[in-house]
Amino acid sequence: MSLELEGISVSFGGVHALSEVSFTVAEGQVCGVIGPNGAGKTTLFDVVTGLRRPDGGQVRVDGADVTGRGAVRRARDGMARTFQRPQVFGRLTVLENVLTALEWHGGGGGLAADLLALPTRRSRERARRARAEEALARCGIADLAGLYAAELPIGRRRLVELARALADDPKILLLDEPTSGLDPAQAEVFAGVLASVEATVLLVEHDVGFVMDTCERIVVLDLGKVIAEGAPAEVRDDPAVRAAYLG
Ligand SMILES: Nc1ncnc2c1ncn2[C@@H]1O[C@H](COP(=O)(O)OP(=O)(O)OP(=O)(O)O)[C@@H](O)[C@H]1O
Repeated sequence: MSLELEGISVSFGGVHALSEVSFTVAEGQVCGVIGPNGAGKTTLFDVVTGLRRPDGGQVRVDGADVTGRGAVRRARDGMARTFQRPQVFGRLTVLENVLTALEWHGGGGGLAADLLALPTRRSRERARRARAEEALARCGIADLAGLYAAELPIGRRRLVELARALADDPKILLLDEPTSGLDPAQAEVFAGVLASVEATVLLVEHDVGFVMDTCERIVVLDLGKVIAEGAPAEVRDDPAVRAAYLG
């Protein structure tokens, strides 16, 4: 699915967090958003995922206006995200964390449904478990399946969150600071996931080198405005980008 932003504006009091931000991520593309602190990256993410309604502008998915749809609806329509601070359920195991992403595919109906449809339910449960295990394997953390998420250091928690986002086969994947807290080996696993994922990906990242290496396209925000966009090499050589980063 393609993701299109047109004229997105958000203000907090007198602060223009985003001013007329427009860009498109083509289906299957991996697009990185970079920018100095306060550039508007998190606000942009919140608008795309439906956590914040913009003051103006439109978010479109495959041409359909989704600006008025909430975060849950967008998630059910195929949008998955990770957070700057990994949001995992500490008291669930790693496998259970990933299973939560698939919960809505089955279940419901209580005991009566259990008794009437036991075989179906069991096979659905097996299929969900297989999908969750596959997502863990893709993220290089299959061996952690039985551990409680609260026991894990931040890099691993981030990978659990990534596995949860991948498990439901998202059409659009939004990743907020995905490499923060990852060690080099974990960052490599993550880069491999990015290279193989079929979803359209938008990621916000502080590590500019990582974005240059892994994204096909980069959007640079500064003070709420798009100051450059294009292929990594074009963006790297852009004088406005250098000025924004060097201050
Ligand atoms: N809830 C809020 N209330 C008031 N101002 C806010 C709020 N959220 C963000 N801002 C302001 O909007 C601007 C953009 O913030 P945002 O967090 O989107 O930037 P960012 O690029 O994600 O920054 P960082 O890289 O530091 O996470 C900043 O000036 C910030 O202070």
